[in-house]
Amino acid sequence: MLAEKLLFFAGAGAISEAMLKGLLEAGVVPAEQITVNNRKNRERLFQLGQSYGIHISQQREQEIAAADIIILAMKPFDIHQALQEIGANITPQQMVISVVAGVSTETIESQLVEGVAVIRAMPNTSSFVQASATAISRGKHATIEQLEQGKQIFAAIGSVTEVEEQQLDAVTGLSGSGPAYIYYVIESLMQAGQQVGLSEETCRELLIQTLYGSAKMLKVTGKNPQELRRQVTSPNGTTMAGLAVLEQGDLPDLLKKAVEQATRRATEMGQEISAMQPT
Ligand SMILES: NC(=O)C1=CN([C@@H]2O[C@H](COP(=O)(O)OP(=O)(O)OC[C@H]3O[C@@H](n4cnc5c(N)ncnc54)[C@H](OP(=O)(O)O)[C@@H]3O)[C@@H](O)[C@H]2O)C=CC1
Ligand SMILES: O=C(O)[C@@H]1CCC=N1
Repeated sequence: MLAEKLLFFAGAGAISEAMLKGLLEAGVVPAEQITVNNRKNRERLFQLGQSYGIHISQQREQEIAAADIIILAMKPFDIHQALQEIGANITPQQMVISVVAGVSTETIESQLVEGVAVIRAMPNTSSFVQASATAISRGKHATIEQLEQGKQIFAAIGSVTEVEEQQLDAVTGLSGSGPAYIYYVIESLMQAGQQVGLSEETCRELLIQTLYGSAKMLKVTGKNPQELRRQVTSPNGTTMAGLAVLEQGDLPDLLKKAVEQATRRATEMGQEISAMQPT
């Protein structure tokens, strides 16, 4: 039962906050069962403690010993140091969930006591509002039951898709980084709306609802995006005029390159980090 588990977040940044806020709002884990730790920024820990009523780390070794699930949420290049600090304190009775981009379960397992279960997941920052798209896979020591526990955590803060671990870099490039691509488009449309005479506030309100409505249409109707696009596009109308301009550039190619490049970067970081592994 997730409600009885003690969670220890190693990392107190954007994704940890998004996850713990989502989990608390979902009511699946009480605040007193969550401890958050970071490297040195105590002010950040106090801020999280004040905002969410969670424990902020005081005595890391004891807190890790007491935890059922340790969530690794530091930057990829900080993971070796973190595992050197805490890896030896984690036992096979506990379980590790890593959301660190690019870093394989094999790399993580090799710095832990033999037999510790590692689940690797790639959520996104929409965890904050329980709307993450998370993909998940399990390392060699993790059982189906442990994977299910991992899924329960992410299901409380959005959707969960099980994938082969080798697909997680592609997931990172698509939906892990994905919110940033969407925000970039919205930023550009906000500027465009102001250019044609609307106020910033009106643009924001209209665009949020347009984005929300489009996502809801995709989800509720189950139709493919091409079909929904066709429904908006009247012959010789406004949408056709707008889309004709978009087609002068090659948006599909740009997006393809962006996702490929982000995926490649995840793989590259994973390889570099694996090669840096302390012996
Ligand atoms: N942001 C996102 O959209 C997503 C991020 N991720 C992954 O999550 C991870 C964290 O990303 P994000 O939250 O954005 O990063 P942030 O930079 O916001 O936070 C990183 C956190 O890790 C802490 N940290 C560094 N070293 C250690 C250590 N040795 N022990 C404990 N904590 C440590 C930092 O502490 P301090 O500040 O004190 O240095 C900081 O709190 C990354 O690996 C990223 O790939 C996954 C999905 C989405
Ligand atoms: O930018 C990054 O590296 C992380 C991984 C996915 C989203 N943010």
